[in-house]
Amino acid sequence: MRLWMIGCGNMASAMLRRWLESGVVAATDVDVVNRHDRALPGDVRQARTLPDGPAPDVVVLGIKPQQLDEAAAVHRERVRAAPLLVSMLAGPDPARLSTAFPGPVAIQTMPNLPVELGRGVVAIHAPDAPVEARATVDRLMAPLGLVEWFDDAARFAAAGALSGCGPAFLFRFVDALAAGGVAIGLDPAQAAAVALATVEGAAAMVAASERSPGALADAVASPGGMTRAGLNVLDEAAGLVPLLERTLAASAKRGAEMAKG
Ligand SMILES: NC(=O)C1=CN([C@@H]2O[C@H](COP(=O)(O)OP(=O)(O)OC[C@H]3O[C@@H](n4cnc5c(N)ncnc54)[C@H](OP(=O)(O)O)[C@@H]3O)[C@@H](O)[C@H]2O)C=CC1
Ligand SMILES: O=C(O)[C@@H]1CCC=N1
Repeated sequence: MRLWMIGCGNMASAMLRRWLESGVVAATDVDVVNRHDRALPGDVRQARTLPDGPAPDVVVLGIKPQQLDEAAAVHRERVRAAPLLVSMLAGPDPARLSTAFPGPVAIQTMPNLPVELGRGVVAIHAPDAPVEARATVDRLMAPLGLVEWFDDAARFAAAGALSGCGPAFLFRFVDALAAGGVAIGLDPAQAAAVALATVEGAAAMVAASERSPGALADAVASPGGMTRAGLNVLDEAAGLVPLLERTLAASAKRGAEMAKG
């Protein structure tokens, strides 16, 4: 599959790395436009302008949302002949993408960073996309992890707040678990190592298990034991669930503001 990538920073290069590793895209079939050269997976070609020659199968948009109009002013005419525009920008919906880049079928996506390992989530919103466009997008996204289409814009936005931002929340949780370990007497380096290994093992276990996270928590917590004493704190009325409800609500609110432009 031939790609042009307009903007290839943290998120787009995570996707590119997995696309190259999985073989769904060959390095020689990719042209990246960034404002400055940066280290890219597979040493793919990069330049300040899109290449001459025929349009690719897919144009991937990996710039920041606030850079959309500026990038469109420069690249709109070259992109017009491409069949598909796949955006990872938080905010602009397919209609706004098509206004910026008329021509291709516009697909709004929200990936997350673990796509780099093929263990990410890609939420997709393109309710009017024809079947052939959806099939191409499915083929491109399949190696990245869980791929979920949301025809409903509100559900797509909610999923994006959860999966797009979620890795950062989990990274914070790892740090917070380590900080808790330090507070009860561990040295910081050991606390960081123990916290990360605990989260990694527990995440792998819940992914592999047929039991729910709640059932697994009960399996850890002996009646009247240490874990139950800790869970009682997390399960307080002002504990973990309301904290994450507020966290996701804040991300979703900011996403809605960004969608308005
Ligand atoms: N980071 C994440 O986890 C996620 C990010 N996203 C979305 O991905 C997008 C990119 O985010 P992220 O990768 O973190 O940001 P980065 O800043 O790392 O990447 C943006 C890239 O776009 C390039 N760029 C900026 N303006 C232009 C332009 N006019 N023409 C060509 N290239 C340009 C930048 O190049 P230079 O540095 O040279 O200016 C940079 O390489 C955002 O829209 C964000 O909403 C979505 C889900 C998750
Ligand atoms: O923080 C952001 O706006 C982007 C979208 C989701 C993750 N990073």
